[in-house]
Amino acid sequence: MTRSVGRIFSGFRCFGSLPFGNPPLKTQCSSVLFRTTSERTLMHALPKIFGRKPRDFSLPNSSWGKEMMQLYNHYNRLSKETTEGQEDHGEQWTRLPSYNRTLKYATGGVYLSKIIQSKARLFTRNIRDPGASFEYVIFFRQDKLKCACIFQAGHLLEGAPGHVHGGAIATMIDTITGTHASLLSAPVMTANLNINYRSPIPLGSTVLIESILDKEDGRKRYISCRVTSTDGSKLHTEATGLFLSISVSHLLKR
Ligand SMILES: CCCCCCCCCC(=O)SCCNC(=O)CCNC(=O)[C@H](O)C(C)(C)COP(=O)(O)OP(=O)(O)OC[C@H]1O[C@@H](n2cnc3c(N)ncnc32)[C@H](O)[C@@H]1OP(=O)(O)O
Repeated sequence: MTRSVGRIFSGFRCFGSLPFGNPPLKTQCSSVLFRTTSERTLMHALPKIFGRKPRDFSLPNSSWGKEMMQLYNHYNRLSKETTEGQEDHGEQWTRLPSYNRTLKYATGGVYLSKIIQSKARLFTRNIRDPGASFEYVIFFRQDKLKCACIFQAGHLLEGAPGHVHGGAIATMIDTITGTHASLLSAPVMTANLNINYRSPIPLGSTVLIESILDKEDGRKRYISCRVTSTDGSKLHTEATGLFLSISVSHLLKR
């Protein structure tokens, strides 16, 4: 049992990790994340046994507005194919695919997802109606340890009339900063989130959420984040987060 959980753990790490930090995982992860085009990223890691291709929620759908599409196309153009041995020139972003069953679709995660909760679905990806809630795509820039997320807030996320709920904004901040931290050392859990709401976000609008790594200290990753209008001129929200890398056994504690 301990050995099989150990094997799953390494697969789980690989799912969320980019090729730095842990040398033994470097080759494994780079073949998954960087030898493929942005459209095929990670899909090659999925075992064939799943049969039906899981939906990648980070790809455009009919609900995406003009601003969302413009920014998506902008980052996508900067997410060119990188093959092994080839040098990157300029900005190089990687689109992160997004599934509603993250654990199941991680390498070896199908086993863990059964132990933990087979009906579990990722909170931000469980409303099927396109455009109704969280429409977002995250891009990662490895050389700068930076994430950029384009987020379009749907009508089900209302808080103050006509504006996005603070909890929904916090959810997105946790998602981006948590994803960022897990790219550095998965699995992680949020230990602390500090949020300053500076100006309300109109419901239906598209915003840019950018995160950077401030500091690493042992198991701790300090990530900060800003939510702005898509042209960066208006600041909506600022946040800092502390993430602690954990062992899989931490998730199995009841
Ligand atoms: C692919 C899709 C990805 C989607 C991403 C979504 C990301 C979403 C992530 C989440 O939302 S996770 C859910 C919300 N978080 C939790 O439920 C976490 C609940 N808390 C815990 O499980 C534990 O408290 C925690 C894992 C955070 C820490 O427990 P540990 O036993 O591993 O650590 P410990 O308490 O021994 O503390 C280790 C160090 O961290 C420090 N620390 C822990 N919690 C802290 C805190 N809250 N603030 C500041 N420092 C903290 C602590 O002081 C200590 O510092 P030193 O090493 O310097 O002594």
